[in-house]
Formats: sequence, structure tokens, C-alpha cells
Amino acid sequence: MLRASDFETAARDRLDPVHTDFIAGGARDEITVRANEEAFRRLRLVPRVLRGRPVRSLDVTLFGGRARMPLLLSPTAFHKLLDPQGEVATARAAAAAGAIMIVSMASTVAVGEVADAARAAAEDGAAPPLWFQLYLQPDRDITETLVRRAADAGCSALVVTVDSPVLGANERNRRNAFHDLPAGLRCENLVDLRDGESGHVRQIAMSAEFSWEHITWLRSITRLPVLLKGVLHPEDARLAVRHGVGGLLVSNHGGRQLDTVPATLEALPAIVEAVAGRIPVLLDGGIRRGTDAVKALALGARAVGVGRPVMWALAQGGEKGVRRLLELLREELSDAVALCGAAALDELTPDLVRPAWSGPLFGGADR
Ligand SMILES: Cc1cc2nc3c(=O)[nH]c(=O)nc-3n(C[C@H](O)[C@H](O)[C@H](O)COP(=O)(O)O)c2cc1C
Ligand SMILES: O=C(O)C(=O)c1ccccc1
Repeated sequence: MLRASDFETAARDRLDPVHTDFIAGGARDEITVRANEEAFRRLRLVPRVLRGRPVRSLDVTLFGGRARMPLLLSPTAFHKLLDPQGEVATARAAAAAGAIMIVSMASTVAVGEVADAARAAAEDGAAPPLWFQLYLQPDRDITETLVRRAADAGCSALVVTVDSPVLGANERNRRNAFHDLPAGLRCENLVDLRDGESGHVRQIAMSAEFSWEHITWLRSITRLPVLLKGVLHPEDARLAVRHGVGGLLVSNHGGRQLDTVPATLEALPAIVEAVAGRIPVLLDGGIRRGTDAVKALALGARAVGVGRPVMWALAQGGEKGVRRLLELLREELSDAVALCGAAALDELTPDLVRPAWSGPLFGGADR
């Protein structure tokens, strides 16, 4: 395993093609799935030289918690489909790497157990932050219980996914008739979310009824910072700041919700401008190399998330696979930062990035 894409190749040999499709797939024509990665390829890095600046640190502090790299694990569902230990394996690998993990509400291990595993695996006892991803539920009591479970587990932020008023239409899943977890697996965070009925598992509800008032309400029931995941419109970024949101994760759900939305890298500059430094802006979608991360950071993201590569690595090699993936990405990132002539992440600035030359006939003047 030499690079992130190797894990996908290896995982495809092991996985049920139905599960491969579940991971790789996106909404409709998957135009946005492809756009995410393509956007990084269309940008070029313009490094500085002779700056006398060895890399000092890749650390990042978010909401008072420190991570050893600006690369986090985006929330993804159903890790036990990929490895018998599921999210426990992922969390151990993340903790060992000092990376923030966002536990999916649709995890196949309960968030409390994931958090215990992360704490036990952290080197020198200092576990990186664990955040919890939440789909607001139409029943407020259910949402409150989920928030309490996450807080009790020690999660230090809530990441509310707001790009899913309806579930994205993944045509591969339809073709494969993949709609449910296999027998024996379930969304453990949703177990017993109904009084009395022990062992009852609720379905995750997607709903279009939510508005900014629900974010205000959510903030009123928790002291945890609330981030929004899936904001692409700069006006929504302004509204988020106005509603006391703690941070934004610029995301198009890996191209799995509305197809033909912009690549996240394309959407980033306008969001960064709208937020104007008031809250941290993060990004996920299409990050496969250290240089991808550097480009997003240079354009104003404070950290970037990885989704599919973590799932491929988990399928390829369990906890060890995810550890190796994170090690590789960290090395690539460190390399790219050094080669840009920067000593730390705050020295990655927009002047280090430019569009690929489009040729003498069609471009404008070269910079
Ligand atoms: C198989 C799969 C499951 C996902 N499950 C969730 C989820 O439960 N909650 C969520 O907010 N996002 C979910 N996502 C979206 C990821 O958090 C993330 O936005 C996306 O995967 C990033 O793009 P990348 O895969 O190109 O890195 C999922 C993505 C994939 C591929
Ligand atoms: O597949 C997804 O992208 C996703 O977000 C999800 C959410 C809940 C259950 C399974 C997957």
C-alpha cells in the first residue's frame, strides 16, 4: 500500500460488489462524485523556495481540542460491513494517528463504545477529539437522546448533516436492491430509542421540515459546538454564522446527495469569503493525496475530511489498514507542506495555488 488509491484496488478484491457499489456510488449520474477529485487535479501548486522553514508542526486546534494533523475522518455509515470490529477499528487507528474522527449517527458500534476504544488506543493517553454526526430527527426527544448519548460518550462537537432533506438516489444501490444492513448488523446509536421496547431499532428519518429554528433549538439543548455539514451556498454560510453555528464542513456528501452540485473545492472560496474568519471552515470530498489537502488548506480550509479512502482501507486491512492510510496521507501532507516552503499550516496561503494553464489560445494571460 503506497497510496490511498491502492486501498480501493485491494478492497474491491475482497468486498461483495454490492458493498463496493454502496461505497463508491453517488447520486444519479455521479457527475459530482467525479468533479470532487477532478477539481484538485485542475489546480497547480506554486511553491516558495529558500524560505529557511523546516516543517515545525502539522497540528491543528479546533474548538479547544488538538489534533496532530489537519486530516479528519468524515462520518461514514456501516463500518461493520467492512470489518468485524467496525468503528472500533477505525477509531483506534484515528486515535493512534492523532486524527479527529466524526462518528456517523449510522455507526454499527454505539458511540460510547467507539469513544472508549479511541481513548484506550491513544498514544500517551491524549486522545484526539471525537465528534458526532447527527441527522436531526422529526421527533425532538429522539434527537435529544442522541445528543445526550454523544455528549456522555465524550464527543466534543456535533456535526449536523444538512444536505439530506431526502436520501440521495444512488442508482447502484437500487440496481443491487441494497436497502438494509444484513442480519446481525444495526445502527447501534438508534437502539432503544423508543420507551419500553427494549432492543427496538429506529430507522434514521430524513426530513425536509427542518429550518434555522431547529439549529437554534439544538444549540439550546447542548453546550457542544454545532457544525453544519453540507453547506455550499455562501448565503447559508452567513446565516449559519448568524445562528451561532460553531463551524462549517463544506461538503457535497461525496456526490451522494444532489448530483451536479459543484466540487467542494470550487465551492470553498465563496464560503471562506462569506465566513470572513468568524468560524472555522472545513472541507471534504475528493481528498486522495497530501497535495489535495494542501490546496484546500491554502484556499482557507482549516482541516479536510476523508470519507471513502477510510472505508477502503478498513475493508483492506481493518485497523492496520486505516493506520497505514493515515500514515501515508500524513507523510504526503508533510512532504507537500515542506515542498511549498511552509513551516506550518497557517503558512499555506492562496498565492500558492493557481488554475492549470488552459493553453495559449483559450486561457487568459499566464500569471
Ligand atoms: C459509504 C458512505 C457512507 C456515508 N455515510 C455518511 C453518514 O452516515 N453521514 C454523513 O453525514 N455523511 C456520510 N457520508 C459522506 C461523508 O461524510 C463525506 O462527506 C464524503 O464521503 C466525502 O467524500 P470522499 O468520500 O470523496 O472523501 C458517507 C459517504 C460514503 C461514501
Ligand atoms: O450513504 C450515505 O451517504 C449516508 O449518508 C447514509 C446515511 C444513513 C445510513 C446509511 C448511509
